[in-house]
Amino acid sequence: MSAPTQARHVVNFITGNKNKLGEVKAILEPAIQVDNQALDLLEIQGTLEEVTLDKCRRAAELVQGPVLVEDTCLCFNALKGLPGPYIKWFMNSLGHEGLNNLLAAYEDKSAQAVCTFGYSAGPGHEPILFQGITDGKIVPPRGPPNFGWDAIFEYEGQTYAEMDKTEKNKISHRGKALAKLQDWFAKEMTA
Ligand SMILES: O=c1nc[nH]c2c1ncn2[C@H]1C[C@H](O)[C@@H](COP(=O)(O)OP(=O)(O)OP(=O)(O)O)O1
Ligand SMILES: [Mg+2]
Repeated sequence: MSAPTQARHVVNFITGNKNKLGEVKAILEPAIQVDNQALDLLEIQGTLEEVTLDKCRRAAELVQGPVLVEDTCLCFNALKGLPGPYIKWFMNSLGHEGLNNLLAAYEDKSAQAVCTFGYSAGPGHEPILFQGITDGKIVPPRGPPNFGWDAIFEYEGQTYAEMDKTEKNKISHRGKALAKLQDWFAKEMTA
């Protein structure tokens, strides 16, 4: 017998990042209710998928229940995908200007924003991954500096920071990944 439909409309999104939480709520609610626990999860080194799989397993163990986690990477093509999953530490240390300077020696300023969500039904349940990728390029900052590297990631002439939120969510790495998650949840509910 399947679980009550009600239970499938709620996810427990484990993140300490308020901006991520805001976007995920804006995209998923009201169809899927997004609860939040701001837990600091250890993040391993590895591929984008390995980082999210491990983060998701840890989160499920920690809360002893179903969880949603997400890891965001910013991959510079000239740097063979780096900083990738380590973007947080690069961003915190170097800032927008330093990130631009990393590409000074290269013609190619193209980058990929990659979002990988992991959903686990609980401890011992293998996480399911949903990934979204948006191609753009790294530019000197434009727009409000409110969310990470939004001001230096340009997509079709506008930086993420210059877009209004609904615009960003339509074309963003996070929006694309969540579209896959929504499809999966919709299928689960009719299965
Ligand atoms: O759409 C975005 N636009 C601009 N910047 C972004 C975006 N999404 C994540 N970011 C930043 C936050 C962090 O500096 C790094 C990802 O690191 P990441 O480990 O995934 O995020 P986090 O540690 O802040 O939150 P969490 O508790 O979910 O791990 O890129
Ligand atoms: Mg993190």
